[in-house]
Amino acid sequence: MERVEQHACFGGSQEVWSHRSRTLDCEMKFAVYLPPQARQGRRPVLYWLSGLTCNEHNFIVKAGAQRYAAEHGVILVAPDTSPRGADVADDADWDLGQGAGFYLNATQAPWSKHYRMYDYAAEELPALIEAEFPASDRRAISGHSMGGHGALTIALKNPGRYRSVSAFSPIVAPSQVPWGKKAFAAYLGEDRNAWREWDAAALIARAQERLPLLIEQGEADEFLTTQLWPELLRAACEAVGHPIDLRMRLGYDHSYYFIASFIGEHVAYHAAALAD
Ligand SMILES: N[C@@H](CCC(=O)N[C@@H](CSC=O)C(=O)NCC(=O)O)C(=O)O
Repeated sequence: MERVEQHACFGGSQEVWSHRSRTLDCEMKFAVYLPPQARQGRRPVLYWLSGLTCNEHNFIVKAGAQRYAAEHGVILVAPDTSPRGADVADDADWDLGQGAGFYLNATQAPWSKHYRMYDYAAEELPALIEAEFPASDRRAISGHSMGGHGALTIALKNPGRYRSVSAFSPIVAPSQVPWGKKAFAAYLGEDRNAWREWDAAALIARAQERLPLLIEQGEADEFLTTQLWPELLRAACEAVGHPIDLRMRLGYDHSYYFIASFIGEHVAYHAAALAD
């Protein structure tokens, strides 16, 4: 494992690390923000999953989350969004292949060789973070758009592993929208039953833990009525009594300006859940 960046930030340290992922069978990068409190002992971790076209940098340079992480003593971890490299399958489109891993385990060639972002984000990365950094096993998870889908599905599939979950502008029902249909057909094949394993709205009914969902959604989001459909998640939650707080924000779009506007509230929400 090699540290490739280090920057002093709000009294703590913003770092980027590179390592060989055995899950993805490629070199991967992730960002980690260590708040000043991490010098004194282990701190809880908020995992952030970014969206389509992103890598480990988008969140750390655009969201402004470090200020709040330093305030609350929370470590931030933001991985890349897919396996990477010249020998890793890719596609000419920006919503498939590298930069578009969809936080699932692909079963179809050529993708199944490297595309196991679910196992990476839910298993390998937390184990590495807890072994190599002053991180406790108190975990929260959040993300944006494709990363919001990742955060919701990973939390729903792993009862007891996360103290809290939230999402900004998530793809809540990928089986039903163009981004998800395209990615799931490529990565998982045409069996729709397999798709439901990676679809938050479909997973809600059989969730084994009623972990509350905090969803932040801009009303002026350019993808709201084509790709996101948060009402589908609200309906699924209401059908089974799963707690959801869907916050519709007038005037906000899909960008990191939206995330930056409300990330402080989300870090505070997770910090409260992560407190001893
Ligand atoms: N083709 C455009 C749009 C891609 C885009 O909007 N990506 C979002 C995530 S969308 C869902 O997962 C994003 O986070 N972009 C990175 C950013 O820093 O804003 C494009 O290539 O930008």
